[in-house]
Amino acid sequence: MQSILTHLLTWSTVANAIDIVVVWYALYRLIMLIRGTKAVQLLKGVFVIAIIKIVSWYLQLKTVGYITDMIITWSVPALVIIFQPEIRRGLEHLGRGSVLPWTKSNQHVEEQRMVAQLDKAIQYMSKRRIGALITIQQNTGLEDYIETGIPIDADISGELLINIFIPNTPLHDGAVIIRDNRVAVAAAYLPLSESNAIPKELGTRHRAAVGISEVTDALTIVISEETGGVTVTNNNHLIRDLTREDYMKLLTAQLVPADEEAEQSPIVAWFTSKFGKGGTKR
Ligand SMILES: Nc1ncnc2c1ncn2[C@@H]1O[C@H](COP(=O)(O)OP(=O)(O)OP(=O)(O)O)[C@@H](O)[C@H]1O
Repeated sequence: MQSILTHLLTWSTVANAIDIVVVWYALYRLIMLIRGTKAVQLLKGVFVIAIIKIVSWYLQLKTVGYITDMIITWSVPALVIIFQPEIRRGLEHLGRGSVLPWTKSNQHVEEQRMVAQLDKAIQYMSKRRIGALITIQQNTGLEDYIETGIPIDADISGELLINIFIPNTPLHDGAVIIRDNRVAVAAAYLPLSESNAIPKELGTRHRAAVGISEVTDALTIVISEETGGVTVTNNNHLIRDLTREDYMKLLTAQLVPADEEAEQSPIVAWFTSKFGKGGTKR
């Protein structure tokens, strides 16, 4: 028995296991990152070319094989050029330590600061009934929606968020998108949900917040211009009329995750504990 165990636990077996886990984890992060972006379309293209290559090799189609070889050879530098901004951001992300566990505590300070600034803006705008729509990128890339907005690329501050949403100013219409703890863009267009479950009294601002939660894992905060009510959407859930205590708990749970809970969806746990399993799922 012991000899079987010793045989199984040779370094090469352990190395193979680590190899598989690392590759699957990297693939998982990549899929989460590109979900909901144009890169998915591109990936489908790569898949089609790979199939053509296999079929042409199997049927000995030399010209088709040559053309697919050329496409594959040239697509590598082409991909680097097309995705240069995403690659740069990914490497910056890595450097800032969102992947390395020993540098995470520093990042949490940034996230706590972000929640405090969001709180400042929410309180101010909610009291004065200033309509607002703020989407915070999580694992899914929001490139497609960021492209529709006006670039800001600034540190988050409550004052900046308030200023953006002051009515009748050039940036107030549309959504602010926050990426990597920075205000990426304002006046962005989000996809509108077609769900019949959204209460009729809620208009397009709320519909856009639900829409983005249907196609990505982003967390979105809505402040109603009509009532000043605070709503949060995430993973197809819409939670209305949150008190300050409620939204602070929710934002902290979702945006400043405890290390061991980082891969879970705290909003779903929070939602279930608050409203039970039969709560409002859009
Ligand atoms: N697809 C969209 N993407 C981003 N922002 C949008 C989108 N559709 C509407 N909005 C924003 O919502 C505003 C219109 O809000 P509307 O009054 O229809 O929504 P509402 O859900 O009833 O919210 P409120 O309670 O604030 O009135 C627009 O002026 C615009 O700023």
